[in-house]
Amino acid sequence: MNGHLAYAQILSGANLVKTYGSSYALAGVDVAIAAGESVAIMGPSGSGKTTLLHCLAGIIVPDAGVVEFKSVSRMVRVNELTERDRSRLRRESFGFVFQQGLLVPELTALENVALPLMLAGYPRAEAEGWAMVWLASLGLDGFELRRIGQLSGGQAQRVAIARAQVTGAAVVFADEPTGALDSGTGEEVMSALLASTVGQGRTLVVVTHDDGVAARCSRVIRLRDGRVVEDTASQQPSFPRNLPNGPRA
Ligand SMILES: Nc1ncnc2c1ncn2[C@@H]1O[C@H](COP(=O)(O)OP(=O)(O)OP(=O)(O)O)[C@@H](O)[C@H]1O
Repeated sequence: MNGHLAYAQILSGANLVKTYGSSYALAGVDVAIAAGESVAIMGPSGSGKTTLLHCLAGIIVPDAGVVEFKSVSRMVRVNELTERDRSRLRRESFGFVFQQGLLVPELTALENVALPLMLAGYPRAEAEGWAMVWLASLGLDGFELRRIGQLSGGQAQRVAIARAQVTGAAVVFADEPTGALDSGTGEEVMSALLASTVGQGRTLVVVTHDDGVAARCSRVIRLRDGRVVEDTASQQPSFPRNLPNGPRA
């Protein structure tokens, strides 16, 4: 048995196909991701990385194939959900970090992080309380009342990481999260992203061109022309490396 299956599988795509016109963005991709993994999706420009991330996250629906998300309480076929239910799944179970944080510039760091909770119906005081906790955990205490334009690129990206997770995301999807940052700041942001996700038992799927980012993930999936050409999961030892005592029975 592959060592990764020692953890409960949380997300999978089976035989995913996505075409645009006559060209294949995904030409039959299989991927099964276990809870607690950090998975880097790499490959040349146009190889299908973002398309794969968007299919797994329910942002787009593949033309063929099955996407399944399993949580403690349920299993859903993401590709069979209505647009409304996919949107709800994304809000409730997933978090997103993009190259540019897509934060609201008119709002403070605190308001940006509290916003998803307020949209989910939490009273403002409670939402801001949780936002404070998240900002502090990402090393941003003292910056709560700054507007986004008054933060450095790395600080703003850490606000985006907090916002992505404040509602309790089980899986965080990141698309080039360090792409707009210099290498030192990118490393800091990647540390913050890893610590706040897999460091807490959550799952991270990250599209990247950066070998340094990929090297810090537990697994690398490499695409070319819409197909998986390498998946380091198949090269792993028979139990996950971060479980020194091996899988528990
Ligand atoms: N909405 C779209 N309409 C038409 N073609 C698209 C669309 N989205 C993606 N494609 C095409 O699908 C292929 C895969 O795109 P995708 O964005 O997944 O690649 P990528 O590996 O993430 O590339 P990059 O590293 O440049 O971001 C490309 O040929 C792209 O042009």
